[in-house]
Amino acid sequence: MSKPKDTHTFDLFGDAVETQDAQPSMVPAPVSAHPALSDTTELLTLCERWVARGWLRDLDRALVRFLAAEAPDAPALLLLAAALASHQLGRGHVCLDLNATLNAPDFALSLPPEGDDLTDPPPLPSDVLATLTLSEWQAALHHPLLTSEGPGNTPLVIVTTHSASDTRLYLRRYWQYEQTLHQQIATRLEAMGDDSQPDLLSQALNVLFKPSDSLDWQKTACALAARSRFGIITGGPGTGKTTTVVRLLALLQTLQLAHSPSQPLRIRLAAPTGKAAARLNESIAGQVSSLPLAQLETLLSEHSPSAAPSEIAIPTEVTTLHRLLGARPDTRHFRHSAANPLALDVLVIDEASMVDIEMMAAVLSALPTNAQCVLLGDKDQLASVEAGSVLGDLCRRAEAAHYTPETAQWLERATGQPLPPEHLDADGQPLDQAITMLRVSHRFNEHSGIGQLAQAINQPSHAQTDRKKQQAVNAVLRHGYPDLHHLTIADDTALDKLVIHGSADKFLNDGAGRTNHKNEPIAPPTGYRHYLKVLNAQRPRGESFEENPAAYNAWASEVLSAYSHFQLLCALRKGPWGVEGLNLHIAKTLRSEKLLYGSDYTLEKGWYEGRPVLVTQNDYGLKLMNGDIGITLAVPDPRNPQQKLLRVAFPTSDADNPIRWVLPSRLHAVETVFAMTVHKSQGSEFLHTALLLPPTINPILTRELVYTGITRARDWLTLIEAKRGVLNEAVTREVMRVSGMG
Ligand SMILES: Nc1ncnc2c1ncn2[C@@H]1O[C@H](COP(=O)(O)OP(=O)(O)OP(=O)(O)O)[C@@H](O)[C@H]1O
Repeated sequence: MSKPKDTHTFDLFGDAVETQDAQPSMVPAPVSAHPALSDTTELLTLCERWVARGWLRDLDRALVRFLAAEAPDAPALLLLAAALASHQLGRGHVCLDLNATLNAPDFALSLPPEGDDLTDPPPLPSDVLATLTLSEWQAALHHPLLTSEGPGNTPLVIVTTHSASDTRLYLRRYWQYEQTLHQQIATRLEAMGDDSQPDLLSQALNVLFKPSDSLDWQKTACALAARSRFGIITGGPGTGKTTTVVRLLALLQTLQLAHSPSQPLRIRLAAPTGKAAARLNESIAGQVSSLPLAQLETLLSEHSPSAAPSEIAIPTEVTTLHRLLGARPDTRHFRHSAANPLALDVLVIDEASMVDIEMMAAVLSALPTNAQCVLLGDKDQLASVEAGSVLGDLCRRAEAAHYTPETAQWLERATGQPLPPEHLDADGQPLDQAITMLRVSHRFNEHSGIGQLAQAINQPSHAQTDRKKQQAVNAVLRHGYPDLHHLTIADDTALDKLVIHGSADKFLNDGAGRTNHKNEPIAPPTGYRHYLKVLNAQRPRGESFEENPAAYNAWASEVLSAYSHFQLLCALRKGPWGVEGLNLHIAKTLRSEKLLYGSDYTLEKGWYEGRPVLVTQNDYGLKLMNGDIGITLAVPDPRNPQQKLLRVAFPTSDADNPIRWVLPSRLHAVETVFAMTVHKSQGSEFLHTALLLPPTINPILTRELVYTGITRARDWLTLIEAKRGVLNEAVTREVMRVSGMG
């Protein structure tokens, strides 16, 4: 595979010279190649300078050193590609796309968005790669010890597809994850479900879904997901993913019991974070109680009159993926794997957009061959912080659908609904047949600004010109919806008023008199004063924590529930418009309103009553999961009841023990959460969400980020622009994740 390096060098430079000869007058003065492209020592020095600036990670440089030690004759160009491939993993990409890197070299490193104005900056990737051609780089990638084009033991894998211009370099582990996903999904798609009970299938679907004049995508989703061992149900907020999956579980259980009455399916439900698991837990419990199980049981007994009556049981407990797989501290390996598969028949994974490629590969590998896997999620949300955008990649064709005539016929038999011709495609792929996109929001109707804004922002760029999309977004903002307030900050007081009071006066009728889609009243929007008032007003008096833990638990539950009424979200971590600056600013503002107490130092670095904290790492000892939110509360000290002790209250899913009380000194991975990044807010929902966009555009500000932020709002949304126009720019920029999926 690998040719002598010199031959390539000669050939390639020969090509370049030919071009120059052909058009001498058009060619600028030759730029000499950067020495790091040909000299490993120069490359290591350059990497060191990039690391010192924070443009590259130490880990990426360590990889280059390791590879150079393993193969001293490896071309510097290969080592440079390896450094960049490794760096992409920290930025969500599964691999390095060589061509894309040459087209936009400065995107390959983590350059500060606001520029680097320190003296003596290192050369930019665009300077270093200025003279490099794709074919030159491709040729330098081949080395018997370091790279191969598929299975093997080399640390790097080269994948060239479609045309020679599409070359990607992977770290082997990530290439392997992609292979595992491809294989697992393909195998499960091959095994179409048991089609032996078509009548029961359509009868059960008719029990579960009311007749509808228009195409009921939820019924379609249910039927398709029941048909194969791998299925995806995607849709925006409130489109009924949970409603559908609960019906799907009832359907699957009915079909199973008709077949094997004494062997109900073992069903497990999981989500990537504790917060997402708790939210699904709550909504599933509500949905299961409204299932027509008695009717399904009657259907079953009519279908198999001789069998003993079966009871259809649907689980409501949702666990995190880490717990499901049996995470072990200090290792990336899980207790369950292909060698020790999970004991289940059906696995539902909610909020699948947040699952990175490594976790998805681990879960699918740990599933028994015959088990069924259903992914639920919103394909348009931000992808996982870690590498991979598995759900988004798998759902690239979900909008158009691409159902084959065979699928359409099968669906019509099962659901009684013909599919519209625009969703049919004789060349549809097997994966297309297993995906359904839910298209109608039942939570946000045409009178909801949150829903309308989400829809306008979410149009992919190819569907509309950027200008049209911006016009659509601006039209929603100008329209004046009862649940949407657009704020451009002129001074700090507007922001302060919002975070303290919620600025209900900026909404129609001061936010009074609204009802939700179930006709239940919606409370007016609030800010952080609300939970701090609850904290003070409902504090148990007269009894100690030990004497009456139930009273303290009830108090903490009220405070936590009040906290979930409002959340400020922002895009950045650093700077005055990032989490760090805003947290301190808000704490001081609340102190000036006498809602919080503490010195500047305490508010910035210490613990104080009322401090809301976000857990940033799973802690199995404390039973806390990344994403959990707790509130710091002062309780009487048992040794001296006149004194108070601070404890942090976290909600649990255990009704008998609803609060986990943790001493602040035991919490190592937490941060104040008056402001939360949109990334961290995924899987959560707040009654009033305020999304703050910083004054300058930044690579992190994309359509996906804005969409994810605004769809965290359940009843009220305040969209804050620190400077007018940032929203318009952000909504036309899309996250491009590089991978070989989809
Ligand atoms: N077909 C329907 N007809 C009427 N109401 C529905 C229908 N489907 C779902 N709903 C209601 O819409 C709301 C949202 O549904 P559900 O929670 O299933 O959506 P989701 O897509 O899971 O939402 P989320 O954005 O929270 O993930 C629920 O109150 C549900 O009862």
